[in-house]
Amino acid sequence: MAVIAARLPLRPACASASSRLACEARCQPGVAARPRRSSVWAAAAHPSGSWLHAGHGLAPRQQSVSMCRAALHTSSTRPPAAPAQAEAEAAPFDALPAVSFSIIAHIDHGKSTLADRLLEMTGCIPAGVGNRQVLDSLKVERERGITVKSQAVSMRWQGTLLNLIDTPGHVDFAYEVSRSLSACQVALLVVDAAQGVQSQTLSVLRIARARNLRIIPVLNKIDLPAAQPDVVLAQLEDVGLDVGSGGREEAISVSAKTGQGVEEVLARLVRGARTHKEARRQDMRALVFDSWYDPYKGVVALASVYEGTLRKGDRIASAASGKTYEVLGIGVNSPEPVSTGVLRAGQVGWLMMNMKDMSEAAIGDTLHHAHTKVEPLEGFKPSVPMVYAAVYPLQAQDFPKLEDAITRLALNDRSVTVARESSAALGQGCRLGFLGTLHLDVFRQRLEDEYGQSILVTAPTVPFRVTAQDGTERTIASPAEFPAELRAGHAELAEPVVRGTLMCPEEYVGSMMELCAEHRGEDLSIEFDEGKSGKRQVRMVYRLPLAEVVTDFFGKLKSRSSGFAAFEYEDDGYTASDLVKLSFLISGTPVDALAVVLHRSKAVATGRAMARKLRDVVPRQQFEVAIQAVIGNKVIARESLKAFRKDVTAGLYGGDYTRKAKQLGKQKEGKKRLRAVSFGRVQIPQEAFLSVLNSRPNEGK
Ligand SMILES: Nc1nc2c(ncn2[C@@H]2O[C@H](COP(=O)(O)OP(=O)(O)OP(=O)(O)O)[C@@H](O)[C@H]2O)c(=O)[nH]1
Repeated sequence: MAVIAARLPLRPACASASSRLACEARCQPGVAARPRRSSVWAAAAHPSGSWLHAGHGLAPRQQSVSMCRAALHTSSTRPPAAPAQAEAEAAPFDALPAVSFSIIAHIDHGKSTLADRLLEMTGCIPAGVGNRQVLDSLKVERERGITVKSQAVSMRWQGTLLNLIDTPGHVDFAYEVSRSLSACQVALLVVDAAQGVQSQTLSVLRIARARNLRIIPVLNKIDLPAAQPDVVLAQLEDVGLDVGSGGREEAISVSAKTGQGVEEVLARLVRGARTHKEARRQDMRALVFDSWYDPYKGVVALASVYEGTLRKGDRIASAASGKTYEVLGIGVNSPEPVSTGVLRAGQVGWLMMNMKDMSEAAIGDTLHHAHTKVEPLEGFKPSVPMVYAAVYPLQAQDFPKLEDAITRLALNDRSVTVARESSAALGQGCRLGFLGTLHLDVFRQRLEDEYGQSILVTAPTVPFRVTAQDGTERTIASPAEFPAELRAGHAELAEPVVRGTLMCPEEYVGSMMELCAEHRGEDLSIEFDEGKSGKRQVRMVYRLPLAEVVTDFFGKLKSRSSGFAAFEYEDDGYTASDLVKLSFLISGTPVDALAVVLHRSKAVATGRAMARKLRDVVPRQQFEVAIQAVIGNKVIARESLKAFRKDVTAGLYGGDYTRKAKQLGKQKEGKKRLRAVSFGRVQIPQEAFLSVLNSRPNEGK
């Protein structure tokens, strides 16, 4: 009977230095030790029977034992399990029935907090340290309190293996959500009991249904005074879930913060576990759903084994490339990586192979034994960028380092597209494609946090399409690619549009219609729905240009509806549009990094706003600087930055007026000369660029 040791729970338990050292040495990944009395005790004392410190089978010193016991007891409020159950729980993990599940929800509804509680109750992490969000390991995730990357972790509960895949909540990370759900059988749909069903709740629900997952609705935050579980249950029924008592998708009320009701979630998951006996007899097929580069271990892939058994030392092949590899290491996360040497059907874990290059660990690829021929599993649709932005180093000579960092990060986040670009003002850079503006912002922060890059990011644009007279089409991802022939009417331009569904309580319908009209929305339908929740809800369908949605639309939607409106959208192709390129000249010299492509109706307001902003941030010179916003040859806005005027007459007391006039004349001459040498070479500091680029084009309204 092998019991696997996890390192994380050790630390608080083994406070004494010597025993901690001994324990840590023995608890290295890969150690599977024969249990002695202490492990039986641990399994009996903890209902999860999970890979806890005292479960590693090595008898710790008396002091550590009592401390471990204390840690184990505090990690769950449940009474000790019965002996028969304890035996089942101490079974090797790969013989256990398993279920893979994901937690899906609207942003901030409490996925990561619920994951923490589940990890605590199953003994993967010690309890009582408060809200840690163990799975949000990236710095950007902790700082912003959002999940960006999916994470996978395996837990034991009552003789069952529960594989949790935590997913991001924001619409920009829907790609990660759909990837993670491919590896699951169950989805815990978390809904904030105070906020109710939101736009992302609906879209993740749709993805989960499309993948035929069993849905368990979880009403979270029931500890909040504003919680209205009945209203939210009615909303869930309104979206077609059978959430009533005894219903197919009976909801569970929990407080992820206090732990109330979380045990019921575990019980429901256990009921859905399967032994995968049949699947384990088949040829091995595993789906790679994430991969990254670890500086110490090389390429690491996260895989979900659908059929068969995958062991360390096996020769495997990639269905996509046909290349073969040897499995050098294999294991699960609990939540620290634990080497198990094997992964069987129904299990999710990491594997290291002798891959030379990150690009070989293609996400969505199927791995199989090299000597077998299998049908590849259904992969993921490649993502299509919705927003583009260019990234430049602050110091031109740092470009090679920046490019290297971008390439590495893009391999970790496969939804980002990368192409080189250069600008006269900013030098060499990269044009990147993202799924939304939050995605862009998170990528920027990860470049800074994880790779120490100092960068400048240009204003986001959407992919416009140009159709030439001969019918050939091309996509323009940057204002620099805006076609000159357009002016002569030799090409047609189209912009991407979305079909957006906006839901809000009736009292906000006026302000929501106004908002959509401001953003060039075309109304398609409007429905009033009584709903079981008692409030009259309005459902409006609009066709909106994507360029309008990716900027400040969501912020305005939330603020004008006091957070009650929900909006979701789907791609609706392209529509012909009167687009123009708005450029900026400083002292007559074009500053290409500031150029934007936008609808003609927005050009004047945006041009004025950006010119004003430039006037505020460009440092004053010894001569007057003209800041102009132009479309083609036409100036649509102009701001002047007044020159510094040194008081050259300050030292003259009294005397003849001609002395003053002489000094002023000399100053005038000097300025003429200065302007001649500095013309077109106004030094604009990087901060000035940053503050202008950070102001979105639509803010000019
Ligand atoms: N009162 C209360 N607050 C909660 C509860 N669950 C989560 N929260 C709080 O809600 C906020 C958001 O929780 P997270 O767990 O980060 O939410 P999330 O859904 O993982 O967010 P993303 O990862 O960004 O999608 C945090 O401040 C939590 O402390 C709960 O049951 N009760």
